[in-house]
Amino acid sequence: MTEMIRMERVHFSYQNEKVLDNVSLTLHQGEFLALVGPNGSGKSTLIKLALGWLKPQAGDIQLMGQDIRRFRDRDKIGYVSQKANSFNLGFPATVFEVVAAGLYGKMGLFRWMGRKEKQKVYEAIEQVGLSDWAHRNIGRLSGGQQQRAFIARALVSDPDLLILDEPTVGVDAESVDRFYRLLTHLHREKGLTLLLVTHDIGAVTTYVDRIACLNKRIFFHGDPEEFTRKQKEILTAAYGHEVQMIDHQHEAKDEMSLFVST
Ligand SMILES: Nc1ncnc2c1ncn2[C@@H]1O[C@H](COP(=O)(O)OP(=O)(O)OP(=O)(O)O)[C@@H](O)[C@H]1O
Repeated sequence: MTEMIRMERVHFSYQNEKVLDNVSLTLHQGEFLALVGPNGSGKSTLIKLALGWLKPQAGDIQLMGQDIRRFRDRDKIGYVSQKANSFNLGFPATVFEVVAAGLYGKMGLFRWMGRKEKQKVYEAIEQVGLSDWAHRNIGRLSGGQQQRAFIARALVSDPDLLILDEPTVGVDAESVDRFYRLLTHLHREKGLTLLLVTHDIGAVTTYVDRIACLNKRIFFHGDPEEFTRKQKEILTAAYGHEVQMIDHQHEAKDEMSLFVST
């Protein structure tokens, strides 16, 4: 089975703060992996290393069988950040324009969009169920709809691997359910490999086929059944205290302020 991401004995520090300590993790083609761990445990850092935005001080990273330093197929990897924070929602752009921006890397910013490209954009918008909103300003959509628009933007270049960093933060419970259904569809029907960073441990075990628990080092990497059986020990070890599962309605509400302010 092809390895989409392979990290071996990776060490990473910001200045003097050690964030990842001897982390080895493999994501195979076709897997749906959830990466969980407490705040500040290094999840986003691990993602940034996998995307090549940060370089490890030690260890090896391979993407799709190639050393990350020589990896050139960037558009095979789609990325959805914690929220649309990389995008100014006040900016007057339609869903179509936001999604089309996902193609610019491939075709160059100033090249005119041909019929084929436009069709790709509409297909990506349809995949996430936003066809009726394609020409609506992104700022006028709900949080859940915006989130789906950003997923469409990541999908438009036909990636083989989609990485999502806490995309459900601040999204209402109904949109979270819809989001998981969309990911399950992309995973099962389209064969997309998925890496999802989330705090939503309760819900995620239902949907994913692998879970990794990180806090500087990997405390668990295995299937959800084993994780559920050993959950108490794993989470107590990784979080340093017992963890109470909260349903996502609570979580979404509690984290609403985070969504707005960061
Ligand atoms: N650019 C940076 N410079 C210095 N320290 C950083 C930087 N980014 C993150 N850190 C620190 O590294 C540690 C890991 O951060 P990271 O964002 O990877 O964790 P996380 O697991 O994604 O957290 P959260 O769940 O809260 O988003 C934290 O202590 C954080 O403060």
